[in-house]
Amino acid sequence: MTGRKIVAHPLTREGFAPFGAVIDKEGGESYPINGGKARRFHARAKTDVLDGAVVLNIFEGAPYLFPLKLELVERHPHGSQAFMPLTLAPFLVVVAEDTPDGPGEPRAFVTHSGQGVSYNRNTWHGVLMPIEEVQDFLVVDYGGDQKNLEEFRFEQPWEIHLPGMTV
Ligand SMILES: NC(=O)N[C@@H](O)C(=O)O
Ligand code: NI
Repeated sequence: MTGRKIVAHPLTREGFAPFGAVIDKEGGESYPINGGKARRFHARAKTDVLDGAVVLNIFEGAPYLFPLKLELVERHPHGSQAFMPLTLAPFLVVVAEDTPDGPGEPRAFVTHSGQGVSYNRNTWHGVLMPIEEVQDFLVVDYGGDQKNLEEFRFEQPWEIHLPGMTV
């Protein structure tokens, strides 16, 4: 592959903060509820929709091979989009800042088991990309009749490598 190379990094709240929120039990405030029989962990992921409703669905994603050829990113002008895995395998998260010429250089992150993400509304991101196995996700995003998908195809693909890959 001759695309421009990007190496994915472990997902962190700080690294992902410009693009949305990391959903996991670590790094946020938590406190006991229900008389101590449960604990509430705050991820601070905000849902945000315009001209529609917030809906919850299940996505079943097939795994991708690496190094991955990233040719396209997308964004949703009418809603944030959250992906919470229903199994403990990692998945790849790709985001890019917006520039006057479209998305900038993508940033790639690998989740650790049990982490999810919420993309802010209108944030450039790669599609759902499991790494090792078919994976189900709870997805929280926009439901309505507005066109909610904008795609950007890179003139030259990016080559995404997982951390520790030798090639
Ligand atoms: N198309 C669709 O619902 N999924 C994408 O938005 C995605 O981010 O995977
Ligand atoms: Ni999306």
